[in-house]
Amino acid sequence: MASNEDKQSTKSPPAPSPLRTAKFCQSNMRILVTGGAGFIGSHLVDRLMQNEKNEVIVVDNYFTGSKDNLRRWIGHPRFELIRHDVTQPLLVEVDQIYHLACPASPIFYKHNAVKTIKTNVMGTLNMLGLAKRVGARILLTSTSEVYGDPLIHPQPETYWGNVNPIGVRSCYDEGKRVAETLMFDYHRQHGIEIRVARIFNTYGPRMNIDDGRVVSNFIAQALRNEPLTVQAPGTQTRSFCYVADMVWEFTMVELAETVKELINPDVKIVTVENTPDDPRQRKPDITKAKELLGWEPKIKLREGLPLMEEDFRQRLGVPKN
Ligand SMILES: NC(=O)c1ccc[n+]([C@@H]2O[C@H](COP(=O)([O-])OP(=O)(O)OC[C@H]3O[C@@H](n4cnc5c(N)ncnc54)[C@H](O)[C@@H]3O)[C@@H](O)[C@H]2O)c1
Ligand SMILES: O=C(O)[C@H]1O[C@H](OP(=O)(O)OP(=O)(O)OC[C@H]2O[C@@H](n3ccc(=O)[nH]c3=O)[C@H](O)[C@@H]2O)[C@H](O)[C@@H](O)[C@@H]1O
Repeated sequence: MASNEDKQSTKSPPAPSPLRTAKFCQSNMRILVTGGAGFIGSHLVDRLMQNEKNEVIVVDNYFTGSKDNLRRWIGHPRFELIRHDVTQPLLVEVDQIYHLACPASPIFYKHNAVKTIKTNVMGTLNMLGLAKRVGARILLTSTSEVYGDPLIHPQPETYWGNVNPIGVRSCYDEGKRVAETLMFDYHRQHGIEIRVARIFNTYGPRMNIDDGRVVSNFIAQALRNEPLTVQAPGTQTRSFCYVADMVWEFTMVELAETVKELINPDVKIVTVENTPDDPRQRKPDITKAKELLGWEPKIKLREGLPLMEEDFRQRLGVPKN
């Protein structure tokens, strides 16, 4: 977690929107969530909507998200949903911005690489411009991919990464690196209050069933009785984070074996070809998050996978025997 406390700003932040204190303003906090129809965004909206003082505006272009993820809130008086692409400017009056809009699964972000860069760069510029105009605090969901194929393990916030600038993943990882730079430059130059969260492989209910990421692939394959496709060599590691949490580091082979054991003992595990630039190991150093935010993981992989299994069973129509 990198925060603006790391670097002292030379400018004071812009004045908050007068709407925040206006008499006709019913709620205390108006919050914009970009990408709020996606997997993490919709869980965040659920959390924000629990506070009756919050009014939530979601903007999403539905590239990888869906209205279905927000169905419980559509029509709610404190909730608003706008079809909008963040590469275009947006004029709304808000107090806080959670900027998540960006395809996250490699198959989706590689699908239209130039659009992914535009979303990261122009989208983040637009949201920072908005934050500056209305004096809102802004959080960017960055990624462990900013470390590339890391040479330092586990990765602390101070590590600068080992990233291929011209590879097929660069639209995403370099895009997020520029987005982080923009955040810190707007902070230093304009005094914007910023937060940057470098999220590591998160899984849970509401992921797209055919999302292409490893946990959703393995669970959907186990439920469809298809072989679990471990991309070679299978010893590459990730630290999986339940949608509100973090767990231990696993190799892909270990993950496949856990899914097989928990979900479908009859399913086969096969090794398939990998994609270029796949990071060989990845694990966050969470010391700072523990010290500063008191944050630490609670849900273990063996507890989180069954919660996701239940959601996938319902959506795939595969009852439990
Ligand atoms: N899930 C993870 O493991 C993970 C890890 C690191 C970082 N992140 C980051 O968290 C955020 C959310 O990821 P997710 O897993 O929920 O992915 P997701 O694909 O489910 O959600 C992304 C949302 O952004 C929307 N979107 C994409 N491009 C847009 C655009 N140009 N304009 C408006 N909306 C747009 C999509 O339609 C979708 O609803 C992303 O910024 C991602 O980079 C996720
Ligand atoms: O979560 C993160 O921090 C970032 O990285 C992930 O990218 P990646 O780690 O490559 O995620 P997956 O596509 O789920 O792959 C994880 C590992 O599983 C392997 N894999 C994937 C799919 C599959 O069917 N089988 C398989 O073995 C891949 O080779 C890779 O080593 C996410 O997709 C990004 O959204 C995110 O920003």
